[in-house]
Amino acid sequence: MQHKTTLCNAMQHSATQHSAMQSNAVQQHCAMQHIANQHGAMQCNTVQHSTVQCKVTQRKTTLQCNAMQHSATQHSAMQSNAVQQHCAMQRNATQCNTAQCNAVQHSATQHSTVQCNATQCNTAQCNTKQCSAKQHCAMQCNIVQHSTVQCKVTQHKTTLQCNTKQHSATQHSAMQCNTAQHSTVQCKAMQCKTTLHNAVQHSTAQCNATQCNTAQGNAKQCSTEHYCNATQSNTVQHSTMQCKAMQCNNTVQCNALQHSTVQCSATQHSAMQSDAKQHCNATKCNTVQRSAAQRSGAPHASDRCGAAPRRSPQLRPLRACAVRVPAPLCRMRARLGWGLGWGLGWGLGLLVAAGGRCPRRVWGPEWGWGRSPQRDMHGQSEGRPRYLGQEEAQAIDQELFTDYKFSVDQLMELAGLSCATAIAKAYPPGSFPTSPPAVLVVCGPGNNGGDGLVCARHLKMFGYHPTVHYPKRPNKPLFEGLTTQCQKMDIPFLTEFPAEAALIDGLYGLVVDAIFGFSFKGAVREPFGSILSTLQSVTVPIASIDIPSGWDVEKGRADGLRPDMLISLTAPKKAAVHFSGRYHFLGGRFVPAALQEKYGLNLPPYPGTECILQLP
Ligand SMILES: NC(=O)C1=CN([C@@H]2O[C@H](COP(=O)(O)OP(=O)(O)OC[C@H]3O[C@@H](n4cnc5c(N)ncnc54)[C@H](O)[C@@H]3O)[C@@H](O)[C@H]2O)[C@H](O)CC1
Ligand SMILES: [K+]
Repeated sequence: MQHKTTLCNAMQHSATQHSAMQSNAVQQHCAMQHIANQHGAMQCNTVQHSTVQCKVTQRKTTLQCNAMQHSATQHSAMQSNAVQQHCAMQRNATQCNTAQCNAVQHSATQHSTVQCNATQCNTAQCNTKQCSAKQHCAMQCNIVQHSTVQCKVTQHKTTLQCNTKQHSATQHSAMQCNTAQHSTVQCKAMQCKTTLHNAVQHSTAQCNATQCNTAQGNAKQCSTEHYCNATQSNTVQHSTMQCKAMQCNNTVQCNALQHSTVQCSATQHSAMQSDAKQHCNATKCNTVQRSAAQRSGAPHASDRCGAAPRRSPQLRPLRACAVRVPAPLCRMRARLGWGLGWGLGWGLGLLVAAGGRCPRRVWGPEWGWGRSPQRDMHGQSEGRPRYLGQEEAQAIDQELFTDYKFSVDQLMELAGLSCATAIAKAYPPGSFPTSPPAVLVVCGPGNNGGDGLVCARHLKMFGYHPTVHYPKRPNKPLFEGLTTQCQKMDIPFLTEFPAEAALIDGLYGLVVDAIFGFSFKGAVREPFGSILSTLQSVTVPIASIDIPSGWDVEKGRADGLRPDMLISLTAPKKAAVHFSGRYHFLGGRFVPAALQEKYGLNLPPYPGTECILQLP
């Protein structure tokens, strides 16, 4: 016979049945269906056969019908052409889950016409109310429909035309939709090509919350206010693009976090530059508002802080807003030492810690640890450490791993902790223009990015509110673990980098640059090129880990980032001679003396138990 057992799946079965039905060859049909090797047991169980046969032959009672697949009502409906009921039956998930018509495609395809959204379109929920019978049948590609509707349309005459391949090829060719084409040609025609489903179909009207959470959903799909609901607004993309465009101005569309951060900054922040109160009220925009209020109420930076090259004083919350610390207070801090200054700094913020700067002083032994200023226990001088070339830095790194048997995790943890500690010294939470003290940590694809993740985690522990942007994540357990740790500590990850520097200025008091370290080479590739170009325009301080990203490791880059802080790990790299920010710290106190000796690092001694020290 035409049907091999393997080909006789539900679709074939239906097709066969219906072909038979349509040719009115009832006897032939019945005979065929009872041929065991044509029909697999599943598709052609007794009940089904009974059902179909009885249906075709004017079955008399519903008892003969398997309730699930061929209810008496459905078949009755089929026979009476009550297509609505038929369609309702076809929504059965089992039937819809064929290769050609899986639940997703099925829903998408069917409902493209009736504009059911994805939630409504799942098989369980999709009833005839949502998808009218006519549309549903016309477009749907499930088994029975093809048989009843499409085969009918193409006037199948023999069962030959309704096996799997033939069914598709022949039947659907009439509708320009064979198996493969079904999701492309036909559905495309319906604007429902699987891969374009989101982009095309839903860009029009069917953009529900789920779909809008995709990258596609942001810019294109969710272009109408209607779809900007709370879920959609959960991402920065939505906030920056969609919500921005829509000026999400109610709390339903934008949840509290977004509202107070991205959304407000997108639409209100710029307004706030000129008028802090115009667009923000306390409920809607507390973060930015506070920042704005501080800014607007603060004296001009030049009145207070002296020259602040490059950075806009109004948007320079940490560096420029501080009151210059009177010399006596600075001396007091020196006397008290950083240990106490640290405690006070946490509380007094601007006054004691770095926000209120003393004239630039190096944090050295005079501030707390009472050891010889000349030489440490290893006999190292406190002079300038040696600045390393790229290869040297990599060689030391390798030696730490191979000869000294450190693991990357270990050193990364210490490196990241150093960074967080240095940041906390220089920018205590109290010095932030925003409360809570929000920090954006931008992580790159290598170990420098890993340092950033560790740093973010420790910053969170220290009371900051870090947010991470980590666009290129290595598929390695180390980085996955670090990411999970951050996520489990409620550190948000931005899926898209804020496109405007002003957004960053409005949202964060500090940016941690953990994009590239000592292995960076050549021209910056995307997406980091765009990120770095945005970062070049931010006015909040940038703290670079190990190397200012984008800088040549040895030569630096005059037109690149200009971080306010550099935390050199192990030893400064040659590029650091070009660093002109306020804070240069050394971190990564893990280099054994012998290795220091071997490479002539000439590191200044770390004070006491500290993991960082400030370099001149
Ligand atoms: N011993 C130490 O001091 C330790 C320092 N640590 C940190 O690790 C980095 C160095 O890490 P590494 O993975 O070797 O390099 P990078 O982080 O710089 O990133 C390499 C990464 O970047 C890609 N890349 C390189 N050039 C470009 C470019 N032009 N455009 C785009 N992408 C680029 C490259 O493909 C890689 O994927 C060091 O600086 C410290 O921060 C350890 O954490 C602990 C030990
Ligand atoms: K960096």
